[in-house]
Amino acid sequence: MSARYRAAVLGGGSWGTTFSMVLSDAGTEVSLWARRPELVRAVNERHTNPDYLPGVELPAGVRATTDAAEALRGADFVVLAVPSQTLRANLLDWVPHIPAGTTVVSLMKGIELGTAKRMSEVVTDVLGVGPERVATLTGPNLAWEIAQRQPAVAVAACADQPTAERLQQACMTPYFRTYTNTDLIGCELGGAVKNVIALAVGVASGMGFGDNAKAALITRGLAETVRLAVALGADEHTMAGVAGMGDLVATCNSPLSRNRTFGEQLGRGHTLDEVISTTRQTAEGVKSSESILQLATAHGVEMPITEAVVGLLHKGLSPADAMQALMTRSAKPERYGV
Ligand SMILES: NC(=O)C1=CN([C@@H]2O[C@H](COP(=O)(O)OP(=O)(O)OC[C@H]3O[C@@H](n4cnc5c(N)ncnc54)[C@H](O)[C@@H]3O)[C@@H](O)[C@H]2O)C=CC1
Ligand SMILES: O=C(CO)COP(=O)(O)O
Repeated sequence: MSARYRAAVLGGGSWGTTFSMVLSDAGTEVSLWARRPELVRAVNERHTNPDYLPGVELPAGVRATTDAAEALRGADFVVLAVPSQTLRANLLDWVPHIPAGTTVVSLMKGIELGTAKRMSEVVTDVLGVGPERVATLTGPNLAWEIAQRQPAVAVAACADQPTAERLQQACMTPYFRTYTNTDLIGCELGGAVKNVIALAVGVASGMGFGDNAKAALITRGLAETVRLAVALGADEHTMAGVAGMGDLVATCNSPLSRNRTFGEQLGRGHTLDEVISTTRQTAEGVKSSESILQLATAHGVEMPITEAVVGLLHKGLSPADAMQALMTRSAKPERYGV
């Protein structure tokens, strides 16, 4: 019997709520923080999150609160599930209540605008915790499928192997199989960059292109992800695993992906403002694409697909222009990695 841990999950959206269910099913005690009292009441009284997971029955062990101090009391793990661009401000509010010695786990797949920092770096900036206490949990984990307890794998990544193993134990269930990895940088980058590639795949699909175009974007997207990851100190093998190729394939193929769906709307000819106004949930790649391109430029890494996505989202390029820019690049040998 593994140790019984206590986790505070901060963020009651689709993944924070679903991961609370995984933790609870794994025997971990869960306190879920959400902003809205009516959502907290629905979780506590009806065991449901009607806004994000309609029709899903949550385990009775998932208890919710609007009080972050209450959620955080005695937590072995602080699990972060808010949008990447609000994390720094959220953490500043929560700092006084975060227990000493807790492990901070990011579920988030974005890069901060302006600083171009990974989520673990934002955590370190604000909380000053050491590398043995910052982790991520990532992989091909479309929330809706996991909320149905469909089989999935994930990776618990931390520079410190024993911490990764404790996180693995805290969220391992018969339907959710977690591996460990000490390459935190690679695992975080895999999760963030795949959202940008999924936007590109969505655009291609919205323009009416088929599986060849999709495969081209996935494979060349993986190649540019590896280049960036290696330049930032990651292990290139991470990108062949769950946090890299695994998440890329799931997200680029799934109609459940918010990033892919966002791109598809653009590819069909909707404007950025129109798509933003109809997207209620977090599509991290929209903002993170700029931070990722900033990282690539700073490290002299070529990321043509990311550049095309930034051009499309933020510089007025049309889908047709973006696709043409990719297809008319100079001829070169195929290379994977550096
Ligand atoms: N949904 C999924 O399938 C998966 C999502 N992720 C990642 O998890 C992270 C969270 O995503 P989701 O839960 O899916 O997003 P979501 O859009 O479903 O929920 C976001 C949550 O953050 C809250 N929120 C929004 N603005 C806030 C603010 N200023 N301060 C505090 N809370 C705020 C919302 O009320 C909501 O509860 C993202 O980084 C996403 O990439 C990772 C794996 C799977
Ligand atoms: O990260 C995810 C699946 O692993 C979810 O992707 P979206 O944010 O595009 O829905």
